Amino acid sequence: MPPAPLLSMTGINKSFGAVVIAEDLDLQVADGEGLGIIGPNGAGKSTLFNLITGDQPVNKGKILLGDVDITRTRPHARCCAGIGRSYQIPNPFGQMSVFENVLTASVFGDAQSEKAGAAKTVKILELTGLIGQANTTAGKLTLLQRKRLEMARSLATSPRILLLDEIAGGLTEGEVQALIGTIKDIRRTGIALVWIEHIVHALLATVDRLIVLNGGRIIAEGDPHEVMRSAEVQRIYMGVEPT
Ligand SMILES: Nc1ncnc2c1ncn2[C@@H]1O[C@H](COP(=O)(O)OP(=O)(O)OP(=O)(O)O)[C@@H](O)[C@H]1O
Repeated sequence: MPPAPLLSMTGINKSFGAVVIAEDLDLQVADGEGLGIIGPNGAGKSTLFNLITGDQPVNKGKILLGDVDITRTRPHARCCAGIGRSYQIPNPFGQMSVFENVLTASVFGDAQSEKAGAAKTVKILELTGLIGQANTTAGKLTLLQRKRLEMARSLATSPRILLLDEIAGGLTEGEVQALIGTIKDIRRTGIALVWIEHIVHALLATVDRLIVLNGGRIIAEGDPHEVMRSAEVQRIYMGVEPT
């Protein structure tokens, strides 16, 4: 029997009035797996993350982390249970240093003492390529560095699964490549990854499986390169008409 998934969403329904985000949606993520999610603008990708983190409630369905039912638990409890998340728009404590931002996440999101949290912060800043900016005020970082800090703050809460929401958006191609390298390093630590991204080649370089969301349903799923070759995905996602 295959091992139980790390994250399991079953029979999920969510809508905002007439806008359907999820319709009897099932989604599972294995321990250590890298999953990419694409879909047209407004398909409900960020809302899906909100359902996982508890920022938004599901209308119907069940969410398990391991064998624990987290469907109705509050966001901070889900964070402590092992769900880490980056937001599309980084929002660090702008007046605090990079080190203080990550330390705060470690102390309050992972119940670390300040001493243990500081040691952990150094490791995370090394992993995320920010050790050289440890004493820089967060508000003065470049966009790439802010994205790195967004990941570092999530990692400081010791997630079992990391949700990245369009972390590569707005970066130059060179910066995207640098970020891919860091995300591969993060994956090597064994954390499961779910990455929503419009920059498809970044996903193709990083994830094991790709799903395409549209109209509240998963319309394609599987090997990332095969999914991108599918005629339906090309039509819906890239507007390519069949010849
Ligand atoms: N709190 C809310 N109340 C009402 N409607 C909402 C709410 N949050 C999101 N929506 C609507 O749900 C739809 C999906 O939004 P969402 O941000 O999840 O899409 P997305 O796939 O992440 O889009 P993008 O790729 O542009 O980031 C949109 O039509 C949005 O306006």
